[in-house]
Amino acid sequence: MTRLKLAIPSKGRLKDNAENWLARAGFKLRQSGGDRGYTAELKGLPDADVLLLSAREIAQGLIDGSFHIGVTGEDLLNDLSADLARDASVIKRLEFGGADVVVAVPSAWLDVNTMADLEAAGARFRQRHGRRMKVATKYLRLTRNYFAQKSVGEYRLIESAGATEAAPASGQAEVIVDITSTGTTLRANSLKVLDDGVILKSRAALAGSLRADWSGGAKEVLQKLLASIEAVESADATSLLVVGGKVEESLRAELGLTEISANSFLSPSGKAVENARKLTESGVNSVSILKSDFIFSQATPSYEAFIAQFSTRA
Ligand SMILES: Nc1ncnc2c1ncn2[C@@H]1O[C@H](COP(=O)(O)OP(=O)(O)OP(=O)(O)O)[C@@H](O)[C@H]1O
Ligand SMILES: O=P(O)(O)OC[C@H]1O[C@H](OP(=O)(O)OP(=O)(O)O)[C@H](O)[C@@H]1O
Repeated sequence: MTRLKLAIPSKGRLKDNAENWLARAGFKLRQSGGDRGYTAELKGLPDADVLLLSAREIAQGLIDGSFHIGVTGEDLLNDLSADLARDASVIKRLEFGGADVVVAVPSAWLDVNTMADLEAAGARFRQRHGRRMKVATKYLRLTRNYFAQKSVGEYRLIESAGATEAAPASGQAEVIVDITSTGTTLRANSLKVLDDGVILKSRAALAGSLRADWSGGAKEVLQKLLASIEAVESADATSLLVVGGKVEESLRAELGLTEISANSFLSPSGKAVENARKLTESGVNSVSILKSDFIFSQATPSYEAFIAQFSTRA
């Protein structure tokens, strides 16, 4: 039996969020060798092996097919793969790790606010300094593609090893392409984002490798994982209304209730209180609103959508 290989980030906010998200679905992480161990198991999913790696290594491993699934940033998947539709697929976009990959220039460049301005500034820069304007980034592919799409050619790429926002101040580059969420780091380094300088709006994602070997049981383990994750999502999105009395079918349809049994219905969470009030107004004796931890159903749409990609490929 092939075990499911799952990679999650080894440190930082992505790790904490991924760990909490899995725990909420009933899969608690147990790291071998304590907090600094780089392998782990998931309680409740004995046929999975967990690898703790950097977000970049996870994106690369999914693209290469070194493991089946992983939590990483969409920015990295898009940057590292030349053909993401062929290599990997986002199974679920997650609620955390939201950040934009942006083009930023020194705030002091008052006449540079758009990518078109940047091209003009690049031409002036070359005339004045006898060399091309430098753009520092870890996102080499995304930068090349976006600059080409915006017809910006007057630049040279410098691969950044870290602290990219410091590159203009230290003289390593004039312009940067990097990830930002609150904008604090950009402001602290006197940089501004160009008006049309958002290359990608990224989130953390659970992604599956389309290049990994999925034979021999790994798919079944993935289905089990996703069934619990979707059961949590259903539970979060709905409330259970337990009703003391009969609910007419027309009212049920009007309120968007799904029948679970004769006197219990699922309501969208945000409408539960309003629906309970309308039910009592219609004549039912009492309505209790309950929150579930999990609501399992037969179908696992995210699993089915992921698996379908293998049959549609040549
Ligand atoms: N400020 C942020 N807000 C939200 N998500 C972020 C933020 N910064 C990074 N991320 C997400 O987390 C991923 C990994 O970022 P992290 O900061 O851990 O990597 P890094 O510092 O570039 O890694 P390394 O030090 O290994 O090069 C990013 O690719 C992005 O998807
Ligand atoms: O727009 P901001 O909210 O300032 O975030 C941007 C910063 O966050 C990331 O670094 P890192 O993961 O080291 O985050 P940290 O600076 O929050 O520690 C990223 O490499 C940026 O430098």
